[in-house]
Amino acid sequence: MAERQPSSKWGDRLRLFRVRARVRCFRKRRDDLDDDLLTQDLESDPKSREALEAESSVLHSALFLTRSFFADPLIGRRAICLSAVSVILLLAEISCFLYFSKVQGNYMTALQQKDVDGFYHGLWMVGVVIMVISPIIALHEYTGGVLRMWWRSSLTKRLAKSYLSNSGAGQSHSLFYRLAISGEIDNPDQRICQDIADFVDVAFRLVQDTLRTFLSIMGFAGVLYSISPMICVYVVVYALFGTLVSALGFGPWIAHFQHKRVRQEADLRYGLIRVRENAESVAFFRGGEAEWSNFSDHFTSLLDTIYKGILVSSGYSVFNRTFHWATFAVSPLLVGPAYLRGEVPFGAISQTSMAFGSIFGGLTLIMDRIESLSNVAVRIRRLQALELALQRGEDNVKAAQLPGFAGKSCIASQELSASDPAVLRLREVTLLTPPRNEVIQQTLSRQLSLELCGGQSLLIVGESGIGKSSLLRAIAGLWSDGSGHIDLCSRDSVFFMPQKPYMFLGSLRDQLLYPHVRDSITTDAQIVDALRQVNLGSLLDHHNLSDTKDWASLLSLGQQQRINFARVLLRPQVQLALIDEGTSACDPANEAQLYRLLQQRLRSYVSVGHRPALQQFHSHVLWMSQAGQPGQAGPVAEASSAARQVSSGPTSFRKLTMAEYQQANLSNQL
Ligand SMILES: Nc1ncnc2c1ncn2[C@@H]1O[C@H](COP(=O)(O)OP(=O)(O)OP(=O)(O)O)[C@@H](O)[C@H]1O
Repeated sequence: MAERQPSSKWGDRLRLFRVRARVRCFRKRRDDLDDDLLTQDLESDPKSREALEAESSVLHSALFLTRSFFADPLIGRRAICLSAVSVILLLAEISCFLYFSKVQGNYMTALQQKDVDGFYHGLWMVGVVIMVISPIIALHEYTGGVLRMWWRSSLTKRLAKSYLSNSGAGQSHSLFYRLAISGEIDNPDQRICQDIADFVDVAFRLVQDTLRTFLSIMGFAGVLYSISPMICVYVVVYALFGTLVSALGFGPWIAHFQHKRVRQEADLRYGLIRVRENAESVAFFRGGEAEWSNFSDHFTSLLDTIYKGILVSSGYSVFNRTFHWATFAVSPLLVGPAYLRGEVPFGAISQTSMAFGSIFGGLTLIMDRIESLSNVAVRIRRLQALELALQRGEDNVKAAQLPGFAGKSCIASQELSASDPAVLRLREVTLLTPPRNEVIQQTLSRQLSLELCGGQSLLIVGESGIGKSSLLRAIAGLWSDGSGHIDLCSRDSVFFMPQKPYMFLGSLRDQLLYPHVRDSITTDAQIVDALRQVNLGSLLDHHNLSDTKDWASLLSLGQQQRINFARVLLRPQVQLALIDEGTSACDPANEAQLYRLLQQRLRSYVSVGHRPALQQFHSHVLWMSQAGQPGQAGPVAEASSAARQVSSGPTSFRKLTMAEYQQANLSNQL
């Protein structure tokens, strides 16, 4: 990919103007949730999204992140009070420091005039100032630390809660899932854990230093002005010159390489995380070499960026150091002649040096902190991108709940009443794949309608990649792009069983109770019984129910799938199970046993699977195929005049009774 260089001033202005227009447009759109067309347009336009994330001003985002802290209903008020205390302590510290410079000046003058009393009095005053200032500094540090901790806690809790929440009525709108499938945000975990910590730390110190600098400049400028107004003007001009040259000349380059470096480091780590997560597959493929070459390419690019960053930093350091050292000559040069002419006392030289150092240090703060500033700007952009993505997700959830939006612009979901004979009803469901950057959305089903009553079970079959699992995801509420209605019995009574079950980090008991790991009603005897029913009783020969182990790597996939079935047995409220190749890793005897248990235990279930043996455990079959391909769609039409054709479009559907299905002799196509 071409490397983005800092652009020209006019280019920047034009871009800024366009971005501001887009941000205004985005805010307006966000406020108009019921304007579904606009919301959809924004959602499906990756360019507007990227532009928004990358270019709405860093300052604006930083202010937003700060404002949200002080507006936090839990600790916002306390934070404001503590901030006020912190500022008062800072004022006290600076006042002491100003007084100290005066004491030092008097003491030096007394020394030069051989005034013994003045000298000892000066020394005594130095001791007093130190005794007063020390507890003030300690208290100021303490309040600063507590404020930083509160800020981090508020930001982390807010983003993590929004990221992990299951908002939305009916449909499951877990934002962590939506972000994962859309590929919109890389490494949200790193952003929540590390970027927030770095941002809060650097931003807090910057705010603190800026405030300290501002107050010091005001105080010491007064001191310098009282010695000589001209000296004061010289110092300010000198420091401003250095700040402008470094901020405009070096700043954009340092920020550019810093940004690139953070992104490349995240990519590098992500590659290694993927190897760890897929260690077995990589090892089977003997893919170490391929992974190493991939890692090596990424690492070389990272080193290249670091090297270019070093060149820029070196140039910046030369300028910065030279400029700083020059001040040692400039300070005496300014006040020395006045002392020699007898216009100022000797102590004014040390007082000027101190004031000069403070004002210069303050004005060159940006110069000194340019790397931290670039670093924090990168973190702010990443946090802002996450914040925007989460906000968009929440807005979409709200929009999906507006009357008229659900059903037309996204799949609506409703809970069926307990008296309804159906446990699942699909009405004219058109299902799309989720929006993803640079990927065109596919239509997986068009106008699909079907009904599953209590006591019925449905097997979904069809060629690989046709959309069987996706349909199950839509029924489970994970995917909702498209239109139509999916009504099903209460969400708590639906159990989703993926091909690779999730193994919780906890004990064997927790695995079986997941997600209700705090459930204290289910007894150990019931858990053991469930394990025995799914032929996992032998696990107890080697493990205790309370053993906390890495179950995902200890148990085979078939055993994990049986654990998932045992979970259903322990949840009496479950009425409908959605099984996505949930027995694919089990042997035929175990598979038959698991389905027999389901038939005894549940009202209904829907399975996706390829094995012909599954047919005997289902009352109905839904065959998904590409329309217009006679080899697949033809036999169904011929075989089942009784079966209702429920779709038109790219994919066709037939809901057949098992007898019709077998009569059509389609089993050989499974
Ligand atoms: N997260 C995703 N984002 C976008 N498209 C996806 C996503 N997951 C799957 N798809 C696409 O949706 C289509 C249907 O996938 P799905 O997993 O539903 O097929 P399937 O019929 O279950 O296949 P198989 O029998 O091989 O498991 C595929 O073309 C796939 O590329």
